[in-house]
Amino acid sequence: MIQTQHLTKKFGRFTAVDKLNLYVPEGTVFGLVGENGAGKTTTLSMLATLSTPTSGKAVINGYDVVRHPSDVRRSIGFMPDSFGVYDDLSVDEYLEFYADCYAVPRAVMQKRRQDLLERVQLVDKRHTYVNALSRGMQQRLEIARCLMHNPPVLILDEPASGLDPRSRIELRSVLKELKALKKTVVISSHILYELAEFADEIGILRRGQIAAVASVSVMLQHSSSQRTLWIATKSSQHVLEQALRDVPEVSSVTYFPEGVEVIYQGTLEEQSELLLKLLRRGVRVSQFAERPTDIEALFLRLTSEREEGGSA
Ligand SMILES: Nc1ncnc2c1ncn2[C@@H]1O[C@H](COP(=O)(O)OP(=O)(O)OP(=O)(O)O)[C@@H](O)[C@H]1O
Repeated sequence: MIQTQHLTKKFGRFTAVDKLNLYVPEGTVFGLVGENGAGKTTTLSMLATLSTPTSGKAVINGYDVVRHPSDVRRSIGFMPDSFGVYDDLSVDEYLEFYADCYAVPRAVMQKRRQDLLERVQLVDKRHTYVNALSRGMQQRLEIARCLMHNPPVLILDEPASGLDPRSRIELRSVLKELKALKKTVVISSHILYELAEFADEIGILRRGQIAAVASVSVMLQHSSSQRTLWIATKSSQHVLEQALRDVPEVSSVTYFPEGVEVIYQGTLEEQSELLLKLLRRGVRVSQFAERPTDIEALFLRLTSEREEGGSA
């Protein structure tokens, strides 16, 4: 479990993290999303005991980060946003070195290392020098390294940063796989959708404060029950209005010179009916396509709906 209360970090007169309250229950994954400079690294550094809070409190696995830093360090695996690797160690040696730092018994170390190398898909690289691995592989190795002492809590600071698209996809599949380990995880990113598959809950950090929190399952429920359709057409707005006027599944329509964007809440079969209806009503459709859900817009809408509704 991770809990912060009014956690604050100031650099001189500048407040980087401002009375932050977070609660991450045991075994759940919390995604901290924020633009550059929002305060993600500063927050995670305090949780990892690398930086002392100016005020407020953070407790990890029952230990206060200021009063019991050694217990906190034993309880966490921390992956910083930038890291160096040891040049002349193989993957196997690298993981063994970290296990030794935590006095993991040899037999336990060997079994765990094998298990972790499988999970991060690096078994065939075990004899490769760490500095010869690609950035994506090094990133996955770092995740394995964080887990060598089997901590209950993982703190991952922007693990996907600097990765090419393919490595990002590989990392996402590794992170999803890690869910089976039931760790309590805080993971940061500046891209919300990257965390949507892995996190249980997502919080948006803005200027050191949590601007909104939403459960990913609620977001996904909404995104699957509602689709955005793009209908490209040269027909006039009047023709379109007539054609869409009595379609109950259409909850919102935005007109553009090249076509119309429709928020649609029906099934896929009903969606094909919509196309037929438009054609029968004389709309000259040149494109009819589903737009990928803008998960950030959905998140903001959901959280603002909730705020307007008055519940937490
Ligand atoms: N040691 C420091 N001294 C002064 N200001 C700092 C220090 N460390 C961070 N800051 C400032 O605190 C703010 C938050 O920085 P932080 O690195 O936590 O943001 P971030 O969300 O992790 O962004 P990024 O994605 O760019 O790493 C920024 O404005 C940064 O310039």
